[in-house]
Amino acid sequence: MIDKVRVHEVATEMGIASKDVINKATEMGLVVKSAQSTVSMEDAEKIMNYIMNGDTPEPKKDAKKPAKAKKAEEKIQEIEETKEEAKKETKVQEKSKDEPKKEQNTKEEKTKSEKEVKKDTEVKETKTSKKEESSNQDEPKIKTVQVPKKKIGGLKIVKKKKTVASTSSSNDDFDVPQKQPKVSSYGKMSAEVLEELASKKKTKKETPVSKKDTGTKIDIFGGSMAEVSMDMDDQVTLLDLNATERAPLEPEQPRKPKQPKPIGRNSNKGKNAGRGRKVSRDKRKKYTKEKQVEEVVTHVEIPEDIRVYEFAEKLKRPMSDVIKVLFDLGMMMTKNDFLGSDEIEVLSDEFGVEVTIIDPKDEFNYEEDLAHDVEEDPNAVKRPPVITIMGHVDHGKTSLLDAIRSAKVTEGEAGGITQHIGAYTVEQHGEPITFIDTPGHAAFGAMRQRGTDVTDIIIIVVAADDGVKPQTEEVIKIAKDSGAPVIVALNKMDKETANPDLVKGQMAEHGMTSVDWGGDVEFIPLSAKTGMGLDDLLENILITAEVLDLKANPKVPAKSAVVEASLEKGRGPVATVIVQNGTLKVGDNIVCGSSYGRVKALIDENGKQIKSIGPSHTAQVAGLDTVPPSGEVLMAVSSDKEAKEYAHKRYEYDRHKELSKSTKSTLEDMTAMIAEGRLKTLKVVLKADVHGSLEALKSSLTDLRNEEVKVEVISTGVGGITENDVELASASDNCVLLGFNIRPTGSVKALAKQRGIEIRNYSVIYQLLDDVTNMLTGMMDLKFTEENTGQADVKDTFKTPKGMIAGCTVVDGKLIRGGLVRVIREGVVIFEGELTSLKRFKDDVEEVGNGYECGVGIKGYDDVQVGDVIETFKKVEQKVEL
Ligand SMILES: Nc1nc2c(ncn2[C@@H]2O[C@H](COP(=O)(O)OP(=O)(O)OP(=O)(O)O)[C@@H](O)[C@H]2O)c(=O)[nH]1
Repeated sequence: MIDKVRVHEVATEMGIASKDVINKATEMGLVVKSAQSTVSMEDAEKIMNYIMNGDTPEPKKDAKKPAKAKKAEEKIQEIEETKEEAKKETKVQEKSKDEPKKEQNTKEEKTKSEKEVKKDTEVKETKTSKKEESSNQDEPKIKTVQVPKKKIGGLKIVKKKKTVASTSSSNDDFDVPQKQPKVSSYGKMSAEVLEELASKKKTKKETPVSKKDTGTKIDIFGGSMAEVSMDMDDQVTLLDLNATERAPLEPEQPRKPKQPKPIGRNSNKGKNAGRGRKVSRDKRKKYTKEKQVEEVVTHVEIPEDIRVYEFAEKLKRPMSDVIKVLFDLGMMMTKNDFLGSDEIEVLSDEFGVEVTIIDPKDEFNYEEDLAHDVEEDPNAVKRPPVITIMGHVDHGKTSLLDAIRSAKVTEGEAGGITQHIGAYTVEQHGEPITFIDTPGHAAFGAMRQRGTDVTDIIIIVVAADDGVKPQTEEVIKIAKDSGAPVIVALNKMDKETANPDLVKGQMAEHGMTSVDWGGDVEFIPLSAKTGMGLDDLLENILITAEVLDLKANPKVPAKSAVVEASLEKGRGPVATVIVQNGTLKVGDNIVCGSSYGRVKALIDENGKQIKSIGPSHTAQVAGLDTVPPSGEVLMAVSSDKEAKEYAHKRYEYDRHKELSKSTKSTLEDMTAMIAEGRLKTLKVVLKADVHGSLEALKSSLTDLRNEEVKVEVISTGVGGITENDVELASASDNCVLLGFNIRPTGSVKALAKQRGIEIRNYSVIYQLLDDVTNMLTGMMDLKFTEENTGQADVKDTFKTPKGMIAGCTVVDGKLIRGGLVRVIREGVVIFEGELTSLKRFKDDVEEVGNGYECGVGIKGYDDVQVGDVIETFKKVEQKVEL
């Protein structure tokens, strides 16, 4: 049990300097020497009472000091708990029905009182009366109106009748240790905050009637605390950490003389310009400070992610007020911490501010601003379907895409040089079909992530000779989640080992049952190798599209999705897009995330320049200022200005988000970072063909560390390297992308090159580990050992225009040129540096052996003295090993 407290704890509790507490204690006749001195709880209370209220304590003859103190603390605990509960209940407005009536009434009154005071204060503030100003200007002690600000610590007299019997049981309940850290944590909050609080207290201290001055502060428990105390049968002096004084509010009203001042001053430029009164420099200072406090904010719009200091700025309140409120409610937060929804709710209640959480993305949501509702559009006409092909590695996605393309695209396109642009359109019986030509689900994932799902139909390729594999399962899940209709391409049917029924059975187990098995999924047997079944597939696509009744209006400004994008020599940023609605034309002003520009050229999959592309058609767009990410929405806007504005806002948002992210992680990982702070980290994004190797590699990589370097695997995954992996790697410093038994596709390679990310592919585990070990070794600091060559005694010194020369005799080993030198005086190294000259008589020499005399010049050191010892040495680089 703690029955003594240190002076500095009392000071911290009150938010004033320990010195002041010592002074006051001394005035009271207590012997307190330093901030570390201890006083009994009772004395602490007396001191605080004296400081807060100016009450000189009456000497008490009660011998049961500790018991009393204990009891007092116990009551604090009780009452604080009641207050906590009441606060919560008032804020959340959830009233527990089974609580005693008295308590409920108490709470209600608290809430009422709080609200009334808040209202009262707000009204007062807004109606700053000029009369008040003149009538109160001479009052020395002025408090600014700090709307529903919480009070600082005080004392509360709680009536109790019974003498405290030293009841051990109640003492057991008393949780002093819990309190102590609270106080000390508070002390650690921040110098800024404490200063602010201390200054407030100081002002109070100077005023004999300070208690009343604080009436501007709101006691959120109102008079209810008195009721709580009345329930008790005893009387103790409580250290009230949260409540303000019980002083009535009335006397405070005239105590707002300074309030009009800032307003008068504020309006200096216009009306009411301070009435020509001279304002001293100091007062002006006060004005500026108070003006800030007085601005009452009743409604704020804040983003979901907001830090404590940002919130305070929005409320135009000192950060310390916000931190204090949080602290009083048991939430230890620093200015950079992010507020959660609970904290925001609490703060909005405390400060009487209506908070609206806004989505900053609304600022640049061009997609929504310029959206055309195709469903409702009478001018919407049929558009071609957009297809994505997915499947397990080596099941034939690329082959199928190539087969369809070579079979269909080049027809009638004589002379056209086909090129990969990430998407292409083929025709089946004159009906266009667009394929997203990026095998795998990388682009699909990126688009879905950004909500730009252009895919109308998904084709899942399953090799008929291999069946459902892990990636097939993944793809099934993706397809199901997307809700897009699925057609299963049973590939490699030309193979003798093909077993379509086996595949159908496996697929049915995953909820994809073939139509001929009574399900609703079309299974098309085909061979990308021979071209067998391709027409069937295309026919089925058209039928499915027909059912989907896909529409778009080609007459509106274009909305399109980026399939892939890159920086191309001579053309700058180039994005392959699929138009979802409208028509994209050369010359259109466009915005695409944080990129913008004007369509300079549209190039189709045959490398031909075209003037425009309509719905579901695809082309490469040149003209953006930066390379947009896959999946971004590219839209035509009415002006260059509009495009620029959207892009700029988005850029700012992204930047802010990135900063927030880093701050967040910094805070979250603080402890780890402190522990690992000195470690240099090689970050790794690891992709492997199968889970087994992935796990083995991950654990081996994590084991590669010593006291200086380590590997941090920031992402792992089974399957090919995707653009996301590249983006992830490029977002972190010191990051490599490692692939095991996989290979990156063209677009990923291009992106990696563009982002400057190295992709290393391996097929042997120990080669991968060796390489990483070498990389880590390269990150380690070079280590050197010293090799002393010899020593010489300084016999004489000579001043020369080039500096001091020491005339020496070598007494051990040899002095060498080109090495480093050390001057030793009486066994102590007094200088270490470079040797500039080494001469025998007038000749420069490389070395001077034992017993010989020589002249030694030391770079930047002229203080060499007779009797010193000069030593030359070499630093030899050591091989560092992990
Ligand atoms: N016999 C036969 N072989 C095929 C067929 N389709 C693809 N292949 C072969 O299967 C192998 C893999 O084909 P890809 O098209 O590269 O498979 P993928 O799914 O794109 O593979 P990743 O790009 O690695 O994911 C290649 O050797 C193809 O020649 C087919 O219909 N019949």
